[in-house]
Amino acid sequence: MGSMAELKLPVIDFSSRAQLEWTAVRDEVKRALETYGCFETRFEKVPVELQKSTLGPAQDLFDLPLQTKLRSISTKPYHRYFGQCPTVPLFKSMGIDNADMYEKVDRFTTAIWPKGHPNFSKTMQAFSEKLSEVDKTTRRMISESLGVEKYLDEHINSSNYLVRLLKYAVPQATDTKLGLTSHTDKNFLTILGQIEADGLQVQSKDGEWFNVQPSMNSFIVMIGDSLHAWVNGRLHSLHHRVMMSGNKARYSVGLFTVPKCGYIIKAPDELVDEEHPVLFKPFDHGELLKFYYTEAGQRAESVLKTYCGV
Ligand SMILES: O=C(O)CCC(=O)C(=O)O
Ligand SMILES: [Fe+2]
Repeated sequence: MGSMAELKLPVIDFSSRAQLEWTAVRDEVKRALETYGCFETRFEKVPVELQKSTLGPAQDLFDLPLQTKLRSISTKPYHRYFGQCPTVPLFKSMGIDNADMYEKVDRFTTAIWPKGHPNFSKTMQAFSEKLSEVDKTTRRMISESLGVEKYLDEHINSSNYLVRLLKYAVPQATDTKLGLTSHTDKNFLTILGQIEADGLQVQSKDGEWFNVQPSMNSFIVMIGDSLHAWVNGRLHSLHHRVMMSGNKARYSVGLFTVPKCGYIIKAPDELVDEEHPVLFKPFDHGELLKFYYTEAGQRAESVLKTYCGV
């Protein structure tokens, strides 16, 4: 493989322009999500500070001894400390549930730092709250452009916000350069910032891999399998991975919109017709994840199709 091309993802401005030219921006969002499954977003000057503000807390967290990190409270794999995995030895992550709510973040923080770490709680909550607005705007645009906005409130109420801090160690000479294996996200929507060091790669629909190099003042918004299924396949859920290069540890941060357990994901009738036959049986995201962690799930080329494809 020669040197990898860089994909110029559409950059969509979510600041005041989105309000003034709502319909135009909405159409850009829809087109980007149909074509790539993702786009780069900017909104005023906030992203630089917002992204940078999470580096200190991320370093504080990952520098802690393993035993301390394991005190994180959730039982779900993505929602707690994850590391030391033989297939992705460079990768570590920590998830904080309901991160847009201060008390919830602070409960997490106190489990890790019994004496408290107010800056950690404040920063992560502010980050999540700001990005949850981007999530809601994106979902509003998607549902309007597909003519299913009457389900928007239900959709928004059926999900929680999970924030995840990720760290990738510098690969040693003998290590793989692979930071994170190719995958599609299983949730509704993911908003990613590369705080320190690039490395995110996305796969185009025709199978080619591209580097994405968002600037510090933008985030990547991408569709996960649960939203792909909800829109009956009209928007693409893309494969992506992380490849390390250089000699700097990589930090990234993401807001993951996760469907609540028990909420049944089913495409609205409006999105099913002769031209668009139903693609997936109704499913619960929690069950999809359980399947993903089984051996068959790990082997499946498309977890979603194998689990609930029609
Ligand atoms: O670290 C990144 O940029 C990507 C992380 C990612 O794809 C994930 O956690 O699902
Ligand atoms: Fe991902």
